[in-house]
Amino acid sequence: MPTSKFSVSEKYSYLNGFGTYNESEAVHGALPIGMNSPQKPPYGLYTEKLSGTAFTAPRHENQQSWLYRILPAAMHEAFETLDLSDHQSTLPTGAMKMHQIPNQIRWNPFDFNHDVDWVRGFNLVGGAGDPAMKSGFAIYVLAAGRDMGREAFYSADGDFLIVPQHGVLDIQTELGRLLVRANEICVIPRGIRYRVTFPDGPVRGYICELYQGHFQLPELGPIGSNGLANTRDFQVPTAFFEEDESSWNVICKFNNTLFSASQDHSPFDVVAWHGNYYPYKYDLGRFCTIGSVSYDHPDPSIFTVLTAPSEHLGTAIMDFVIFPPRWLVQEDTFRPPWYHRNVMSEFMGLISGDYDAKTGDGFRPAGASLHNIMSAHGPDAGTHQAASQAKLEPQKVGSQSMAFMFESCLMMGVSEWGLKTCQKAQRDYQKASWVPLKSHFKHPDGGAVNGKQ
Ligand SMILES: O=C(O)Cc1cc(O)ccc1O
Ligand SMILES: [Fe+2]
Repeated sequence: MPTSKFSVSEKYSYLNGFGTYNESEAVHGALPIGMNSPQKPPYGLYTEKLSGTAFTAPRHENQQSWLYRILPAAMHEAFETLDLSDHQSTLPTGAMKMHQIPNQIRWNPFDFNHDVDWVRGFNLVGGAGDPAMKSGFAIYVLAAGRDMGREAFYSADGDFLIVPQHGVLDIQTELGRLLVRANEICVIPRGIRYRVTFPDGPVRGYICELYQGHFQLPELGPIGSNGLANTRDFQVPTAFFEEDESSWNVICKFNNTLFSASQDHSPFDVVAWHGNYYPYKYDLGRFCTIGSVSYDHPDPSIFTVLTAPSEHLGTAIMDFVIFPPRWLVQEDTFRPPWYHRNVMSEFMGLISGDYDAKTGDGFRPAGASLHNIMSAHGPDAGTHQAASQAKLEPQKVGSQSMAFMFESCLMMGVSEWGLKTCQKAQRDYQKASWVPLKSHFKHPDGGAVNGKQ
C-alpha cells in the first residue's frame, strides 16, 4: 500500500506523470504564450533554457525545460574549489583507485552522521566509469543531519537517484519543492540546483549517481499497458520561488570535485517553467508487483522501477529494482531466489524489514551487499533449509519490508571507504552464508563414490 496515506501541507504540490511535458506558474501569466523566448518576457523575468539531452537528440529522448526567473543562473562569481578540510570527503577523485574484487561483500548497517549536511553526507561505496567520459555510475551511502544553509547544490556529473532509508528530506529545487520520505525515492537530474533540509532529524539512505543518460520506465512487453511503476504515480513539483537578495553559495560537483561560487540572491527564483526535464519522486508503496502464479521463481527484472539503458538493447547501465511485499503462491517450487551467477553486478540495500533470501542478522535495514559480475550467490544455508522443507501454502513475504537492487552491466569497483574505512564490511559473509551448505545428493543407484560403485 502507498506510503503516503495522508496528505501533506499546501507547501508541497505536485503534477502527476512520468516524462510528461509539463508547465507550472507560481504567478499567473509568468509563462509566455505561444513562444519560448520573447523579447520582453512577462513581469521582467529572464528566460533560461536547461538542456537534459543534446539539442539534436531524437524527439522520444529529448529532454529540456524553459525557466522564467528573476535572475539567470549565470549570475554568480567564479567557482573555487570547496575546502573540505573540516570533513573527510569520500567523493571519488580522479586518482582514487577502486578495488575490483570477486568476493561477495556484505555490510552491516551504516551509521548516522548528525554532524554533516547534504553536501558532505555522501560516502562513496563504489561505482564504475568516469563522469568526464559520461559513462558509468557511483553508489553512495547517505548519512547527514544538518540542514544546508543559504546554499544550493548541483551535480554536473550525474543524475541523483535518492533512496532514503530513514528520515525525511525537504528538497527545495529550482523547479519547486519535494518532500521525500523513507519508502519513497526521488530523482534529481544533473544540473538542477537544490537545497536539502531534514525536518524530522538525521537521514540515512542510498544514492545512485548515473553519469550516463537518464532513467526511464522499463518496457512492459506482454505485461500490457499497466503495472510495475505506473506512469501517473510519479510526482513533479510545481513552480515555487523566493525573492531573497542575501548572499548564497552554489556548490557544484564537477568531475568528482566540489566547487563553490557566491552570488547575491537566492538561486530559487524560478517563477514559472515548462518542459520535461525536472526532478520527480515516487512512492515505492504504489508499485504494482507482478509475479508467478503457477511455478518457478521469475527473473527480478519484473521488479524494475526505473532503468537507464546502455546502447545494447535490454542491457542496463543501471536498473533500480525493488522487492516489495507480495504474495508467493508458486506450486512445487523453491520460492526464494535461485543460486546464480550473473553477468551483471548486483548492489543491494534494505530500506525496512527482512529480505526473503537471507535469514538472521546478516542483512539488516541500512546495510548492503554486493554480488559482482559472476560472483556466485543465493539463499544462505538457513534459508535453503527452510525453503526446501516449507509447506507450500500462499505466503505473504515481507508485509513491512522493502529491499532494492542497483543492477548494472558494468563491473562495480569498491572504494577504500567501502572496503575498509567504514568498518562495516562483514568478515565472514561466505562462512555465514554458503560454506555451511551440505550436499544432499543421493545417487539413484545408492552408495556411489566419485561416480563409481
Ligand atoms: O541476488 C539477489 O538476491 C537478487 C535477486 C533476486 C531474485 O528474486 C532473483 C535474482 C536475483 O539476483
Ligand atoms: Fe542476485
